Amino acid sequence: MTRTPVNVTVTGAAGQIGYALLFRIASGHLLGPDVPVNLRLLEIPQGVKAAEGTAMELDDCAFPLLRGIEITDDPNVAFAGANVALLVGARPRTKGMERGDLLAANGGIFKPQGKAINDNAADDIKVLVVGNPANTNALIAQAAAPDVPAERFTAMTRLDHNRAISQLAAKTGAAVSDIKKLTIWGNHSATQYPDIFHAEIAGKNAAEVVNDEAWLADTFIPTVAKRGAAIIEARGASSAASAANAAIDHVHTWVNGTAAGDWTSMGIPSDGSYGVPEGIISSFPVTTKDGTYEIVQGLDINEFSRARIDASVKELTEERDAVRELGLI
Ligand SMILES: NC(=O)c1ccc[n+]([C@@H]2O[C@H](COP(=O)([O-])OP(=O)(O)OC[C@H]3O[C@@H](n4cnc5c(N)ncnc54)[C@H](O)[C@@H]3O)[C@@H](O)[C@H]2O)c1
Ligand SMILES: O=C(O)C[C@H](O)C(=O)O
Repeated sequence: MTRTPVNVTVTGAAGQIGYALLFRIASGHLLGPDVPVNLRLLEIPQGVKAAEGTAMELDDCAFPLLRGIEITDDPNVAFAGANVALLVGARPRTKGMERGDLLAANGGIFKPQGKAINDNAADDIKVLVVGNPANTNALIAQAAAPDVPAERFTAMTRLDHNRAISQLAAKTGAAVSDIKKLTIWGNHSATQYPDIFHAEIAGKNAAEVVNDEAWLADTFIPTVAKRGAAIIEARGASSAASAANAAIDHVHTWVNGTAAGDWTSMGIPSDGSYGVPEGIISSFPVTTKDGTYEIVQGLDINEFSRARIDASVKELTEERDAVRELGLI
């Protein structure tokens, strides 16, 4: 059976995450081994030549699922008919830059991209924002796309989710595949809260298996939350292959569903669940099915978790207020 190719737009295609991401999309890891794709690569004019080089390499792989590659510096072209958009390109924080400057610089990227998605993307568009500050960049893009259902704009906390699983597996000696129902709450930043109180290790409650609140507070949470900075310190560059892998996982799970008895973490527009103010893009535990997601409801949030969720959500509301003041939403 021949399937219609899915149009996948990647921004920042010539960057280091782009380089780790594009080959996996083209080989079928994003959407599935039987789903053909057209790639649309968006770069700034200075990045177009490098993106063309990557496209030459993609050609040289002769991927059976890759039906076409278009490279452009025009967001309206890049998002035309897009079914999936991975917004990776962003303005990094540079020396002496205040948080407000960073938000303003990224507003200049994500506001026009949101508008271009609004005006040009396919009706079933799904957006994942990877570029930092990912949650608030997603909010800016979503606000600029009033004709697209708000829930289609998501931010990546899957890397944090994967990091937390790996740390928990190392601590307990469990296999990664035995760990389920872990949650990242809040912002993709150092305030994020990786929650193991509802997680399971081979069917047993993870917090009970660990039974060490000091390790949780003083080792696990800071290790996961500051892992991005630790990678930068060690590698001299921010995470790229693991970030690309998480982007693949995020979209694959969104499209293909979570396994029975498990959930994942996604940054999504809050509906007010768990006391998170409606509208901000915060990470929640979600299950996915048939291309849609739902927040896992009814979890009992203990005092330890409540304080940490509230702290991260407070940071998100401050970021929202800052971009509102800048007229970006
Ligand atoms: N959410 C997460 O878990 C996570 C993890 C790792 C990295 N990140 C973030 O992802 C982003 C990209 O990281 P990277 O290592 O690939 O950076 P990079 O600097 O290697 O690449 C970024 C690319 O984006 C391009 N770009 C800049 N503005 C653009 C625009 N307006 N339109 C299209 N392209 C544009 C640049 O030319 C560059 O090629 C950064 O913001 C980084 O902090 C997020
Ligand atoms: O790019 C960064 O600042 C770090 C990145 O978000 C990460 O979590 O690895």
